[in-house]
Amino acid sequence: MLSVSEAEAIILNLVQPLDKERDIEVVDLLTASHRILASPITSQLDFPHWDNSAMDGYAVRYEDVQDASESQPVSLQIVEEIPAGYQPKYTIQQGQAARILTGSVMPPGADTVVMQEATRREENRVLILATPKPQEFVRHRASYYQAGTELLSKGIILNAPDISVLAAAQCTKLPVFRKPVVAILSTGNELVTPDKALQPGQIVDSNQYALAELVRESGAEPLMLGIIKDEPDALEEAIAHAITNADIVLSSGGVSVGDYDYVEQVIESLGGEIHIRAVAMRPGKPLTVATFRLSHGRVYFGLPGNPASALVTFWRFVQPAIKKLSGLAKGWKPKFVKARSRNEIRTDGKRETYLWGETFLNSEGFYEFQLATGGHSSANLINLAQTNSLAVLPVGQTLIPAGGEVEILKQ
Ligand SMILES: Nc1nc2c(c(=O)[nH]1)N[C@H]1C(S)=C(S)[C@@H](COP(=O)(O)OP(=O)(O)OC[C@H]3O[C@@H](n4cnc5c(N)ncnc54)[C@H](O)[C@@H]3O)O[C@H]1N2
Ligand code: MOO
Ligand SMILES: [Mg+2]
Repeated sequence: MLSVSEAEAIILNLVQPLDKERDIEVVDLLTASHRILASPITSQLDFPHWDNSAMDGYAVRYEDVQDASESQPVSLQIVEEIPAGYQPKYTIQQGQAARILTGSVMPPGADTVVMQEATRREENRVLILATPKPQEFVRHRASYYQAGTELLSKGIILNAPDISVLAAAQCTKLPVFRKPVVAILSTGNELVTPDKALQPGQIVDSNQYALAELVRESGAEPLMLGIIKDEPDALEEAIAHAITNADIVLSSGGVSVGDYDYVEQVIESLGGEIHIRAVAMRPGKPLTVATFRLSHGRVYFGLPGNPASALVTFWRFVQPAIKKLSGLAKGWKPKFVKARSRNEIRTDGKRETYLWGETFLNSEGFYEFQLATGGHSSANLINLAQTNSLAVLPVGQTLIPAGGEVEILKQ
């Protein structure tokens, strides 16, 4: 059976990112947050746009004030006041200064700013009481960014600081990758929608809801295809529709060895190539991964039906696949951190094991993991509520004592 990391490598290799020409849309800056940039951004503006002052004070020529001190102040004539938004009119000559405020344009001739606290004002003159450093408190044009060079690179998720940079750079229309479409279908004769009264033997199709939410959280658009009966014809029709209308297809259920588990059979009858049939993990062993020749680069995930298995396989494999597909340049794989386990954790060590719980920062600033109480059966979805992470125990590890270190996959 494939290991989890082998399965991850196969999946990431199958996924092809969206096309940087075909799969883009242009969005307004105000709606660009969390979207992925589809091409690099450059600006025609230098940052700062001009030499300006970092302090409220006086713009001077360094050579005039290089010997200034409290006991031997240098007296300069103030020729101009330069508030924000004002273009200086005078060139500072020997023995002159300009009153300047933070962010204001440096006047020609001046090369240094003396902060107000190191001066004393005497009507239209200023006494400089200390020697500044050459060019002190001047923010030089283009020292933060040079016009025409790359400002933001392709494949990043735009965050609030990025939006601020783009606004300042007057980039208000942005090319971003379209959101990938992820089709979701649930298989099972026993499944009903949550609004239906349950007949004996029926259960609610909770996976459809869980997966739709996880798809949205991953930055993609769910295409909800509902509940499909455990019948090969119905399944074939649904899967054929899904693979032609979505970038990724998720089904849940029907991938084990039961009499009504038709997913693999239907994939093959549709000409699909199955790359993964099982993974050495718990929960999630019967994961099925396939591709179809007709829909290049589209990956089919047959997730196991048990609710915890569907969630765990989504976090471990589908989320990275969506990230790569979305055009994100890096950081596709899940993030693992180390935490101290509050509880003793035991497993049989036969497969890589994922146990859900809550990870939080303790008062010393370290991560602690609290295992969800109740059974860790893959059919138990009740104790998944309010969990935010999975403890990962590698093959062969059967025990983590209370207080021991555990690896955590954090959401
Ligand atoms: N003889 C064997 N039996 C099973 C094996 C095995 O290796 N040999 N593997 C077990 C494991 S592990 C899992 S996981 C399940 C996977 O089963 P399937 O993917 O075939 O799923 P189903 O049989 O359709 O359903 C399993 C279980 O999950 C419930 N379910 C299904 N879909 C949903 C949904 N959309 N929302 C909520 N719950 C759902 C379904 O009612 C069943 O209870 O197989 C084991 N068996
Ligand atoms: O993976 Mo099954 O996924 O152990 O319940
Ligand atoms: Mg089954």
